[in-house]
Amino acid sequence: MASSATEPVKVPVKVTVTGAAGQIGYALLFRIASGQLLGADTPVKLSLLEIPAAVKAAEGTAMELDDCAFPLLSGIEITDDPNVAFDGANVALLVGAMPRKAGMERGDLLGANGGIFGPQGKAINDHAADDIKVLVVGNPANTNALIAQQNAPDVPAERFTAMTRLDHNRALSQLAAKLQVPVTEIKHMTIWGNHSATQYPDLFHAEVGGKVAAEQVDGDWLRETFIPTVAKRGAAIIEARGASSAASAANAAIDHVHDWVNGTEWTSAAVVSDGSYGVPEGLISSFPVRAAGGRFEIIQGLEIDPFSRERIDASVRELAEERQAVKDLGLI
Ligand SMILES: NC(=O)C1=CN([C@@H]2O[C@H](COP(=O)(O)OP(=O)(O)OC[C@H]3O[C@@H](n4cnc5c(N)ncnc54)[C@H](O)[C@@H]3O)[C@@H](O)[C@H]2O)C=CC1
Ligand SMILES: O=C([O-])CC(=O)C(=O)O
Repeated sequence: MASSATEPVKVPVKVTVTGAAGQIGYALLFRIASGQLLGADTPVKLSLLEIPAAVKAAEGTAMELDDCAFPLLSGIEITDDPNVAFDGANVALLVGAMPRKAGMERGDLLGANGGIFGPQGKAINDHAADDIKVLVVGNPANTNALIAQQNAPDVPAERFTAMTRLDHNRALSQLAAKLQVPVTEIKHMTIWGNHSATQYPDLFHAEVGGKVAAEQVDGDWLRETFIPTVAKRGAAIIEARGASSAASAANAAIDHVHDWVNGTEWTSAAVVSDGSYGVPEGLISSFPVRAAGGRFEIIQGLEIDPFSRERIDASVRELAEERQAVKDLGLI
């Protein structure tokens, strides 16, 4: 239906998705095009970046997107050139990277994947729109985000984020099942640190029914079951499916960007540290964040007990080691 003269016509938001022909891409693109990323009144233009060998597969996905006749989808472009893919991009979802196989840690992917994120960071720096927001999903996500950010000196550092929302959602789900409450009863869940087995899902600030979650579960369950189940869930999915999480990862990417754009009181996201909570400045580490006006802000003033301090420090140490490793590789 044509808009009337009095209705403002919204300019489509350009959303660039890398790794568009991969399994997360397939679970993600249809949800973006249907309005779940940016809202039901925001038209989107999709830009799909793939390696040359996978461009044809991305074209096939684009044909399926066409076949959905999504009212909000104003166009699709497909390219193997990052300079084209990020040209004028408002939102960039950096998914394209190799997934790990059983027996690997995500950090083992740095050698294979790290090299992808420097050129993409540079292309974002040179071509993206002024309001660009970047979410890195490809593993190891925090350090890949750091590589992209360091290669984009003209873009405000705060626009580069990495995904720990899947860990956050896993933590909500595990706690809700344990306490037999709906996930909506849980407030102030937080993932700290790296999207890796060292991550720290924190129940000392989470609340259920207005009371501290850690006080509603026994300490053994918290230490021996909850933390490792959340932290090693990615490996458990690989073991069960024979492939790494895809639909749940796409869902978390939608949640992350949706909340970044539309605002939230409290979630978890890996953002550039300003030194808060003793996390060295510049590392891209997961924190409790709120979002307002299109900006994430680290929630301040939380008291950190000694158990949590030790866990946060261990994960942050790993991030510092990964930063050193990519420096040694000449990636930043
Ligand atoms: N942060 C998180 O919570 C999660 C991260 N992941 C990570 O997301 C990444 C993607 O996972 P899947 O979609 O399952 O992998 P996949 O192998 O199914 O798809 C990856 C796609 O990326 C493409 N690609 C590779 N290099 C590229 C480049 N330079 N530019 C553009 N595209 C490129 C490949 O051609 C492939 O189509 C993996 O690194 C995986 O470990 C997965 C789940 C959760
Ligand atoms: O575990 C993996 O390799 C994929 C991933 O990041 C996750 O599922 O959290």
